[in-house]
Amino acid sequence: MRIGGKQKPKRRMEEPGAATGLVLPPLAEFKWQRHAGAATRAGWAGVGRRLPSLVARAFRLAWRADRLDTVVCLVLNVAAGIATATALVATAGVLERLLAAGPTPERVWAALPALAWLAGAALLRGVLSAGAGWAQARLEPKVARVAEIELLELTTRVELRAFDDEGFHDGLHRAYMRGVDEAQRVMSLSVDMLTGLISLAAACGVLGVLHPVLIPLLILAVLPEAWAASAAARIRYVWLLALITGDRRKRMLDWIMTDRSTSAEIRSYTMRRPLLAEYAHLSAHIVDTQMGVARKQAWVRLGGDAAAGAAIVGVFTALGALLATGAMELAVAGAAVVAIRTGQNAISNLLASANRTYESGLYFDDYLSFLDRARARLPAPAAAPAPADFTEITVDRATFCYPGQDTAALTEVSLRIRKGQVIALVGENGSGKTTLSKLLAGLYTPTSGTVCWDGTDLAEVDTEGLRHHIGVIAQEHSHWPLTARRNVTMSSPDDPTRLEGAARVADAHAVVDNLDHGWDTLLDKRYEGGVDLSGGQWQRLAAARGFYRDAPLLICDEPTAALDARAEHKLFTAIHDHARATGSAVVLITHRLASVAMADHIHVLDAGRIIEHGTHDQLMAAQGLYAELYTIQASAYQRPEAETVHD
Ligand SMILES: Nc1ncnc2c1ncn2[C@@H]1O[C@H](COP(=O)(O)OP(=O)(O)OP(=O)(O)O)[C@@H](O)[C@H]1O
Repeated sequence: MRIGGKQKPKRRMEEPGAATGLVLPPLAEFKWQRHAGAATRAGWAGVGRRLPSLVARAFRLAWRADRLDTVVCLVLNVAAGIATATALVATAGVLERLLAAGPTPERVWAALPALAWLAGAALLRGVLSAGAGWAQARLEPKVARVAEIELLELTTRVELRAFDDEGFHDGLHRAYMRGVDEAQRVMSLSVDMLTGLISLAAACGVLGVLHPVLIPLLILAVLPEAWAASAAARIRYVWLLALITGDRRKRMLDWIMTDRSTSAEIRSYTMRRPLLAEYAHLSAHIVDTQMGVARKQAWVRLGGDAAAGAAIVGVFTALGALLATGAMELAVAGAAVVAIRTGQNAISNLLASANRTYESGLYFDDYLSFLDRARARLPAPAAAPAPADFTEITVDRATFCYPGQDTAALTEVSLRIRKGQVIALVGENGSGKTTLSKLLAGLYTPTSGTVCWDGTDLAEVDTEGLRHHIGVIAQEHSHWPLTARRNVTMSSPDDPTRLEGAARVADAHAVVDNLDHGWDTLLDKRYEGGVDLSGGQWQRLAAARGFYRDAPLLICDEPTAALDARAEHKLFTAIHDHARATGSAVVLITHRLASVAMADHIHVLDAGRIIEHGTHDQLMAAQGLYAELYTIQASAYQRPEAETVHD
């Protein structure tokens, strides 16, 4: 150690990746933003062709959301348009009187009735527009609500198989992420277009009455405005498009850095610096893009304003020529200027909202086609009510193929389950156990073959009714953001005695006893007063949920994967006791073969087929796959001889 000399500053340890960030791989477009480019590419002809059907469908939705508000909104907008036309006519009257020959006081007196008329029309237009805006504001959330509820009603009713279909899932995602919001936007933009159209019609009507030559003049004045509006709308979409990639990455980073599920690993793997560096890099890129777009926008705006100014000069020149030749009176020319300005504003609003309706309409279309797709996947109306109980369940040559898969997950599987029996399904990973349990639970219908309760084919009965009579302790159970009580009782009625019983069987009462508010504790840490549980504690609640159903069939798919050895043993014993005590049938899926040995009958699956079945003793004697798996597992618990030999 040097004393008294200058100490070299210590070099700060750079964390790996700190300078450059994570360098995310290129991310494809979010699926719900897939139409982002279409609006920039669409011509006005394409926009015009699609608009009528879009508007019609949006108004059908509005009609379902609230008929009165829809009618009020339309009527008030039309009435406001009529008030605009009236105000324009009154303006012409005022100018005619004011610009007539004679002393000024007399001209002012003569103009007063027309002025009063103008003031009344302007006031009425203001009131009607405010009323129309109010009705529109009331309608928008109602349309969004109807659109969302319709989507959720269908997604919770479609057959479970639909969620294994990539196309369906993709459509759902797009409809939910963008389509629902766009439904209300298409509706309100359609109203804006209607308002623009009515104002334009009012301006045209008034100009036609004042002098026929004024209509072509309006068109001349409006053309540059239309071009500028269209260019401005395109710039807006190009801007959005340019930001999509960066924005997508930024959102992904936002999520990674703020989500609870990633918070521990960000710290364990010291990811903070690379993540922040990537974030800073992206933010800089987004700001650069915005600057470039702002520059382009300024140029287009300048060009648009110059063209509109030139058109106005043209209009004024034409009006001047008409005045000079005596073809038009000064008062008429004055009113024409006002009407032309109104027309210009109307067309600008009309084109901007038409362009935006077109883009929103693409996403709205996604929403509507998803609804059609979901309706096609609703279970067929049940021919018969579901049986409440059974003596025997028969699976007869059931084959099941997941959507989009070439190989069947189950092939010609047959088995029987009697009341009071514990049936075990055993096999290596991917052999088809969970798929078979879902067929038994009425969640999937076999592609061919049948699952019957005492001869009643479950494919023919009301599936929702059937599920009330089946309890499932699922391998991948949900952590419901509800109270502990609701996590067990779910949609069944509250029954404190049954709840205590189910909790005791599943050993969940010990979990709940330790919670501050017992059964009324909220199991979601994201909310005030909420708590989280350990994996094993969640599993005990999931087991209690299965027992609480009190159904004639209980399906337990890997019910002990997260449990400690003592809890596991207790639960398997409880499952067997449950079958004996209640007479229910239990289907047990587990890789813990020591617990399977107690089952009344064991079915061994391999590549989707049952390759052997029998009692534990019969299967061990057969020396097949079961015996092999059992022996491998049992030998893991025996200490190697070498270790037991002492010198
Ligand atoms: N949703 C799905 N879509 C497509 N294929 C699936 C789906 N779920 C399962 N499979 C396939 O079906 C086959 C059977 O899967 P299953 O989950 O029934 O097996 P398992 O015996 O329960 O496996 P494990 O012991 O790992 O839980 C596997 O080949 C699996 O890849």
